[in-house]
Amino acid sequence: MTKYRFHHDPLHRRLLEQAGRMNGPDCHLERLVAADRRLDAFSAMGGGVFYDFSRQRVDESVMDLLFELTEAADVGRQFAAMAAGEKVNVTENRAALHMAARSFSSSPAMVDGRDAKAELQDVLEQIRPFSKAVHQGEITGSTGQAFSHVVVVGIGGSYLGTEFVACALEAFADKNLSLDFLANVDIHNFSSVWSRIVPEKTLWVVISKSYTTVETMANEDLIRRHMQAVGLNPAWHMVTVTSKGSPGDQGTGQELAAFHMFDFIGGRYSVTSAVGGVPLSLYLGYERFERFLKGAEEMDRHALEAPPKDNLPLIAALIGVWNASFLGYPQTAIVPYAFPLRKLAAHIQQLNMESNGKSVDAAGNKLDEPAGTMIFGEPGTNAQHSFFQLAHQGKAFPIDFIGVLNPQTQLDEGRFKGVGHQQELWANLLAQSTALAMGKPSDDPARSFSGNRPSSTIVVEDLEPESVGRLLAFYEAKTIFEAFVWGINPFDQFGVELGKVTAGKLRTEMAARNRDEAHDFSEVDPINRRYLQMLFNGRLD
Ligand SMILES: O=P(O)(O)OC[C@H]1O[C@](O)(CO)[C@@H](O)[C@@H]1O
Repeated sequence: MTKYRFHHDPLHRRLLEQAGRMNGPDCHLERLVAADRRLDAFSAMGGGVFYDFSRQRVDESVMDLLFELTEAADVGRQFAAMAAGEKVNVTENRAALHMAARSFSSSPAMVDGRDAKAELQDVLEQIRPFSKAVHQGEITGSTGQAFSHVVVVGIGGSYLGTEFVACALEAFADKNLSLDFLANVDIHNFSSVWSRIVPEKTLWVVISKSYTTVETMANEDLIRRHMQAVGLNPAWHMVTVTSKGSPGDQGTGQELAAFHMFDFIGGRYSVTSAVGGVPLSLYLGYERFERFLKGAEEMDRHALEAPPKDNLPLIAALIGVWNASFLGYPQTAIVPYAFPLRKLAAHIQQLNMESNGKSVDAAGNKLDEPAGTMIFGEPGTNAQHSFFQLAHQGKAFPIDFIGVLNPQTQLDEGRFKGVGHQQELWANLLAQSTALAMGKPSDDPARSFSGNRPSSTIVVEDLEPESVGRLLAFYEAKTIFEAFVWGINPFDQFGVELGKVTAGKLRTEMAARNRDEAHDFSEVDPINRRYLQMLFNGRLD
């Protein structure tokens, strides 16, 4: 069997031909959505989610070819192999077992002779009593005061997923405990956090799989300095979440607690491991974190078991590849019509772009064109007042609308113009996806709407912890299915290394100047030399 290569598969040419047809006047979305039973035929329900792709620029011929592509790329087998613990991260010779972190079934997940699931369960059993002891004031800071502030110290996957979930479930949070994020090495991030916390009552959760990420290590060092400066022993205000054997694993032996993460879960897939487990159990209570895990598990089971034509994340992935590689849309926006989901796009940005922003396939063959999609987004209705002008009359881009039927709050919504706030929100969500698809001609070109702008609508019944877990797992599976169709490895991220190495060289020059004022940056290229001079002079001239 010849090795699958996305751009060389016969289906690729046939799909390009379909894209040409789809760009013709007979296939304007206004016509596609008018077809009989359009929504029934172009929607799916599963894993506690409703997925409507009736306003995507596809018809049955396109979908049939995309499902054939699923077979050609052997997507189902690869996804099952990943779930079984095979080393699908071929460039790093690692498994990708983020789903094992929320699997409550008894079946093991063996990796190199170890049961990964048992190791993950052990960490959960460590988190549960720890978070309870902090809530009950049995574990306190070094002055005996209960903790009232938790600060996550981490960057990328070591905080983005947690920030998304914490924001989504803020309504359920323990009001006696605030949660902040110290990710950026920019001193303004630290100063902002430091201004809001009470050091004696603060627990710093240092999260770094490698324990070598400079931003996180610099912040950890700064925390220790400032805690010591106010007479506190930082070790009694710090827990670590890191991989076994990392520089942080030994710890100082004094940390309040040390929790493990593992090399078989990548950072951007780690929010259901201790990376999210420690801060979210402190902020929301362990039981709600577990409910979040159960929602994710429900979508995992759907992604693993549903046949392709009923499989929500697989369908979404096929449409993602169709839009990016055949209809030529380089971006996709994620627009949740739900204020609690306002941090979702930032997490999916890393999840999807760090996974699929690749130019070679898993076998090392250069792709004819890079894989991946640029992700951005803001919640609706806000997005209507920022980038929807371009969405309607500028360069078209697909949108994932996300709707929630029942809000978290029972507050009186009033009846402005005869409707409550949630109804007003939905009127806008449906209006936007409709207007983008249908358009509206006008004799005045400035007031003409071309329409034919694709979108999907993803609906959950509520924003309980389970639903947030479902959405998370939906986007993780979608990302991975997309990668398997493109034939790439979604689990490595070598693209982040060059910047780090280059920063290291400049850091060395700066440190030399800090030691010796006569150091003149003569070894630095002229452009960067000018910037170093501006920085050390504090002046533009
Ligand atoms: O958890 P660590 O090792 O500090 O890495 C932080 C982040 O940096 C990256 O390695 C690169 O962005 C991410 O994959 C990861 O989530």
